Amino acid sequence: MNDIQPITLPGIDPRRPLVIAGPCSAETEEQVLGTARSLAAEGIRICRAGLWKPRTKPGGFEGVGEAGIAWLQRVKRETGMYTSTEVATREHVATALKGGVDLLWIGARTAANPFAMQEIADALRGTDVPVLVKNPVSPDLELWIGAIERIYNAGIRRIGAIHRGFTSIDKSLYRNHPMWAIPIELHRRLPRLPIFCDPSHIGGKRELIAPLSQQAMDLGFDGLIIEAHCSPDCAWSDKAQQVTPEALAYIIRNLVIRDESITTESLTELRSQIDKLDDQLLELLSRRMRVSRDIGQYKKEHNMPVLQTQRYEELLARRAGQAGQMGMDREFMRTVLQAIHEESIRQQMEVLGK
Ligand SMILES: C=C(O[C@@H]1C=C(C(=O)O)C=C[C@H]1O)C(=O)O
Repeated sequence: MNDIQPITLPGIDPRRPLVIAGPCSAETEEQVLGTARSLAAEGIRICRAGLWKPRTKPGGFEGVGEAGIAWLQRVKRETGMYTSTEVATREHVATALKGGVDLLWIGARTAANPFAMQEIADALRGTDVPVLVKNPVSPDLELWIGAIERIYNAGIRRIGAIHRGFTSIDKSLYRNHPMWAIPIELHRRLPRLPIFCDPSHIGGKRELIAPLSQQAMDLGFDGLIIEAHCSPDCAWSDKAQQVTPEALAYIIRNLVIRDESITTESLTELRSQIDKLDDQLLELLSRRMRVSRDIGQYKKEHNMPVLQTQRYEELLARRAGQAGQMGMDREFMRTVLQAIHEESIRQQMEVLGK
C-alpha cells in the first residue's frame, strides 16, 4: 500500500492538523446549520455529522438517516465547508455519495467486521472519495490494517485511519483507552497512511479533548476529528464529550505543532549517546543470557525444572520497585523483564534439549 495518498481536498491547507469537526449526530436542520456556521467562522473547513448512528442498545436515537443529506448540502452551499459522515452499509455509501458528501468514515464497530468492510469496499469501487477507517473496538492491529486494505483494494487511494481508542473494562479516565502503541505501530507498518485522532471518543469527556489532541500532535498525527455542537449540553447523543465551536477553535489555536523535519547537531549528538547505550544494553543482555544458559546446564545435570516461579516473582517485584524509584514506570519494567525472562527460558530449554 505504498501509493496511499494524503487526505487532501481542494483549497484546504495541507499543514497539520487537518481538522474535521461537527456534531456527533445530525439532529435538526437548525442544529447542523448553526454548528457548521460557527465552525466555518472559526476557520474549520470540514464538517462532520453522523446520520446513521450505531447505538450499543436499541431504543436510543439512531440518527435522522437520509433526511440529513439535504442539511449537509445546505452546509456546503451556505458555508463552503466540505462535509463528511459515517457509513456502515452499502446503502449508506450510495446515499452519501449521491448526496455529494465529500469524505466518508467507517466506525469502530463496522471496522471490526470483515463482511461489513468488504460490502462497503465493494460499494466504493469506482469512486475516489477519501475514506477514513476507525480502529476496531478491540486492540487488534491486524484487523484494523485488514479493514484499510479492503478499502485500498477497492481502488481508493486517499485513505486515512482514525484512532478512537479501544474498549476496556477500566473506565476510570478514558471512555476508550488510547493504547498509543497501536497507532504508533500502525504508522511504522504503513508510514504513508495519514492518521487522525478522535479525542472525543477516547476521552468521553470534553476536558480531555485538549490534552489528547496535543498528545496526538506530539506523536506526529496528521489530523483531528472532534465533536462540536452549538449547544453541547442539549445534544441527543454523547453530550459529555462535545464542545462548542468556540471552545473547539480555542483548543486548536492552543495546540503546539512541532516540526517533524528538524534535526539539529545537538540531537545527532544525543542520538549517538542513545546508540552507545543501546550497544551496552545488548552486550549486557547477551551476557545475561550466557549466565542463564549456564544455569540451564546446572539444572539439566541436577534434574531441576527450568521455570523457577518464586525466583521470577521476586525478581519482577524487586526490579519494578527499583524502576519506580528511578523514575520509570513499574509496568514498563515488568514488561521488559517478562520479555527477558521469556528469552531466558527459551535459551535454557535449548540447553536442556541438547
Ligand atoms: C535463570 C533462571 O531460570 C529462569 C529464568 C530466570 C531469569 O532469567 O531471571 C529466572 C527464573 C527462572 O524461571 C533461574 O532459575 O535463576
